[in-house]
Amino acid sequence: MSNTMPDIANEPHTGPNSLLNWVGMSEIEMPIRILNGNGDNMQTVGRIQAYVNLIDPKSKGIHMSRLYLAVDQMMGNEVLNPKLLHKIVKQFVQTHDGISNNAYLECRFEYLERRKALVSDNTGWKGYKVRTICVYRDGEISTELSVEVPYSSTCPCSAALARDLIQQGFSKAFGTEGSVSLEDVHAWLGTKEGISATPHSQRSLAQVRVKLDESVDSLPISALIDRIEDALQTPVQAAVKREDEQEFARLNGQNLMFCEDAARRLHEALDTDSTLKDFWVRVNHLESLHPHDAVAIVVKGLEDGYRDDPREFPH
Ligand SMILES: Nc1nc2c(ncn2[C@@H]2O[C@H](COP(=O)(O)OP(=O)(O)OP(=O)(O)O)[C@@H](O)[C@H]2O)c(=O)[nH]1
Repeated sequence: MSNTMPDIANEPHTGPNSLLNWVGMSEIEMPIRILNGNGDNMQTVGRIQAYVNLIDPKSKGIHMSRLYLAVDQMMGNEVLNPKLLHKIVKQFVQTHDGISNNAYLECRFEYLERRKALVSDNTGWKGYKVRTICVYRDGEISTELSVEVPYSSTCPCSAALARDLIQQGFSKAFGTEGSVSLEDVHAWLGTKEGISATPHSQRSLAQVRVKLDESVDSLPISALIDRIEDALQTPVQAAVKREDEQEFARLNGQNLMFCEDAARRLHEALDTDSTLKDFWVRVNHLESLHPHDAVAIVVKGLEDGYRDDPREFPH
């Protein structure tokens, strides 16, 4: 049947005939199978971009359906991991013999994971935005994993200013000379007048891109999230009882952070992971003091590695 149908892709191409860097499809909707941190098989909705280059000036175009079917058949049957991504980009090129020699595959999806509460025995779901990019270029494959991790940051400057006001309040309440009763001070500290000022905190977002070493055979999504959250200490919480909220307050007080501090913490934490060939970090503090955000960007610092591009990765 299909042999009788016209196929303009096979007709000689006339008109402007430049070579093209990437041709393909974006926003392909696809179920993705993924292993969570406990090794459980989960399914999530993926958004895919699939491209090959066009290196034959006489070719009318690429074969979109071959890219689509490769993604559907392979992702439909296997858990998403670096080997699967490699297989798919290689197939993109193999099915475009003579017209393409490079391939690009991007998958964006929500990674749902149960996370323990800080103190209580509860657990709650957190969804992290994840992206993988696998590029086959000049016969070489590179795989990138990106994740967005929300956290809380309390301003160290604001904390110092609040402490100053609390000290002023103390002087006003108890004077500056003589002795005071321990009991009175203890009671005063428990009043609104005692803690008369609070530092401002903000919902913050760490955006992290890492280049995976070729030897890595599963996507280290949970491990990367853990590393980021351990470094920052103040990830946002899903299930929260009062004891969890109090621990969160303590952690915020013990981890006062400018965006510079957060970026430096992440640089140190990622730099010690040998499975990460390279990394790029952008931290965004969605200020509650300002209508704008405080942002810091840092890369591992390899000569031929990630550049200090400040652009957020798209989601
Ligand atoms: N190349 C290309 N195809 C497009 C575009 N927009 C829609 N398509 C359609 O994608 C469909 C699939 O193209 P192919 O993969 O060549 O389909 P096919 O010829 O049936 O498949 P093969 O026999 O494997 O080549 C065609 O119907 C095209 O019209 C476009 O901008 N570029």
